[in-house]
Amino acid sequence: MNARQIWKATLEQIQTRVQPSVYDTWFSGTVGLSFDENVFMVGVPSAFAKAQMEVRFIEMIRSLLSEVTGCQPEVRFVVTKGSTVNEELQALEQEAALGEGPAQRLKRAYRAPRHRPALRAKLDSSSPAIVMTSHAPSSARPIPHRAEAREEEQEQPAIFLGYERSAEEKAGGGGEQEHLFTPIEGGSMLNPRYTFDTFIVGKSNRLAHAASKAVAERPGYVYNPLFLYGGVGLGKTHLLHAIGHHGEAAGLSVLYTTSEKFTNEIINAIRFQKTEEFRAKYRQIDILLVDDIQFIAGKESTEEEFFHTFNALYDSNKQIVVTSDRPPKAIVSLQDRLRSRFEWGLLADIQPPDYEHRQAILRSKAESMRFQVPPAVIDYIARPECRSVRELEGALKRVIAYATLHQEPLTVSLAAKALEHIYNSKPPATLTVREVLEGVCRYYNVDPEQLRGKARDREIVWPRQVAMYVMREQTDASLLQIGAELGGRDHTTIMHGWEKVQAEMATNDRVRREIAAVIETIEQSRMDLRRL
Ligand SMILES: Nc1ncnc2c1ncn2[C@@H]1O[C@H](COP(=O)(O)OP(=O)(O)OP(=O)(O)O)[C@@H](O)[C@H]1O
Repeated sequence: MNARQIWKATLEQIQTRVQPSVYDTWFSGTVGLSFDENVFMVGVPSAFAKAQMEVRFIEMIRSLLSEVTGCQPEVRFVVTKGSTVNEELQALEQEAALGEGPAQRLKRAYRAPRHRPALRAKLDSSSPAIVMTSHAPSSARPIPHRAEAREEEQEQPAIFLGYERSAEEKAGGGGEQEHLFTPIEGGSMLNPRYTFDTFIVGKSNRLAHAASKAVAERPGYVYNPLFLYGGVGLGKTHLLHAIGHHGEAAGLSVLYTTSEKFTNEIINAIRFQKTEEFRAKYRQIDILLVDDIQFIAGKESTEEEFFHTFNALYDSNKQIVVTSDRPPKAIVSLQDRLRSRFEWGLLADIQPPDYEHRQAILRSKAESMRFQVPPAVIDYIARPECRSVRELEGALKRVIAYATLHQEPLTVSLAAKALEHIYNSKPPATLTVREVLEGVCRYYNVDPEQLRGKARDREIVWPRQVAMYVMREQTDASLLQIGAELGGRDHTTIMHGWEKVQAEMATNDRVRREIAAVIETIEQSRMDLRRL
């Protein structure tokens, strides 16, 4: 078999492992290019697709290629067509805006107009792609997640993983990749990421969380039905799925659906005279989870059927959990008998998170995406009030994508640039030379006067050069002004210091991390001062 045939055979296997839309989005434009000296080359249409291959799909591809070829080839991806940074950023933004995961897909697939297949395909992409680069821009550049960057990869735009983590952190990191191996047919519609473990509890959702946990532990016995309500993107579906996971782990029969899907099923059941099958399906469930129940209001036959399903399950002590964007009382055209049933159990609302809660959510999301986001950046993203955790996540993804695609370190000023039109605020003023001087001195524990003075010992010279570098990169000051702040040095000395640090950064990951940490210290103290 030649490379094309091998890849074709591999694609056939891949098709059975991933959802059709995942396949269409990421695999349909790929081609087997060559298979030499145990290296299998795959052509992909964009740098973004390459990144997805390298991070999301690599394990699956390796394993299937081994099955097809009978050996264990090294797999490499090359871009056969180019895509622009903007296209990639747009794709990431779209992902961030649309949310992710099976639940979101299910919900949106039922809402989306049928003539938007491309958009639907996009819904199947998940977290931002991750690749690496070793091009050094003039400022501290992101550290690649994997050290083994190859020459040919350096040509591609990169999505960066944050500052490199320690060996222990890496060892502890799980991955999302295993989810790709979950068979789709007959598989769970639950998003593997929506668990109680990944749900961050705060004042605004404590009751809903506690009630969901109680229901998950004793389904059918406490709070039946459980009615979760709250604004868009506040975690109702997340809790619904967490209950579902718990039930599945206990071996119970769990069914997650949306009210649109329920409605469509009923319409089809009536149309094709399959109402008995429909009833049988819904009545053998131990835990019924229905998202966005408000949409059944006013749909007579759906309400009727749901009423009977509800009664049948309730009478046999089966658990029912529903979510809605408002309490039953506010669902105007809902039949009274359904409204009163929803009110039998527990009504638990979820409110938008407060500032500390937003910070905690962002930290957890960054962690789950395996990015190290400096605290000052988390604080910045969390600062404005937000009505939806989905938006908050979107903002975080946008900042990460922006840093990655522009190959810049994650700093507050970068976050401000990335979120400028979303947060509707001007980026904060650039740092001042005074702030840099003070921050550098704090970081290295030296006195500003020593930096301004003539001392030539390494413990002073290096911080002084770092100050020159950061002042030149992160402030608007001229070489003359920088020189004046640093004890009246002339511009060639400043240039020399700047070059020295830049050269170190180009070859030394540790130095890059150090400079990023210095900048972070300065930005963090600015944020702290602003909060006082
Ligand atoms: N407390 C939380 N901790 C962690 N993640 C959260 C939390 N609340 C919401 N999220 C995340 O926010 C995103 C949106 O949540 P979810 O889809 O559950 O919202 P929703 O209330 O069902 O919104 P909608 O009304 O649009 O369906 C998800 O990625 C979810 O994981």
